Amino acid sequence: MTTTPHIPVVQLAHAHGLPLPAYETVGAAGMDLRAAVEEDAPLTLKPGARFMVPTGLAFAVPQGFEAQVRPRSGLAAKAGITCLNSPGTIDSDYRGEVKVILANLGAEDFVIRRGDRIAQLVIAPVVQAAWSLVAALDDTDRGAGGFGSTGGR
Ligand SMILES: O=c1ccn([C@H]2C[C@H](O)[C@@H](COP(=O)(O)OP(=O)(O)OP(=O)(O)O)O2)c(=O)[nH]1
Ligand SMILES: [Mg+2]
Repeated sequence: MTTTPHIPVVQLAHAHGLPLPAYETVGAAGMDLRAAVEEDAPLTLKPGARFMVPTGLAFAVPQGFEAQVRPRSGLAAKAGITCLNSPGTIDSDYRGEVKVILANLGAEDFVIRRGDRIAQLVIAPVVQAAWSLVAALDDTDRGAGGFGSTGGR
């Protein structure tokens, strides 16, 4: 069992009163992110539109980890709502408010109200790699084949 990374988090004024993102089940990979829009000012995402939805959260991901902002499958399947830059990358040195770039690929208006669970946050380990500049690469069976080179379906 690995130790649980602890993430310092600030709940900004416009998120006061909202629950912090939480794992909804014991085995959940993601914590659901909630929209920190004003109670009396819901957002309407028109078909084809995108919007940076505030979460009202600023947090410091420990070095060696990243946070990924991913879509929720229910919203995608039912309403065509996705994160445009999926998966969004939250760097460990980012200290600003985390926002969710939601896009409406569906055919209907989509209304976002305060506290709606609009996306999910996955904390994952990352490594930073270094380049070794070489003149040529080793041979492999695949070589430069790709993009369907092994056949379709
Ligand atoms: O869905 C997202 C993606 C990013 N960010 C924040 C945290 C992240 O650390 C920062 C930069 O993200 P990214 O590197 O993806 O954007 P960029 O266009 O490369 O901007 P920058 O030049 O600031 O790195 O923006 C979010 O709040 N939500
Ligand atoms: Mg960047």
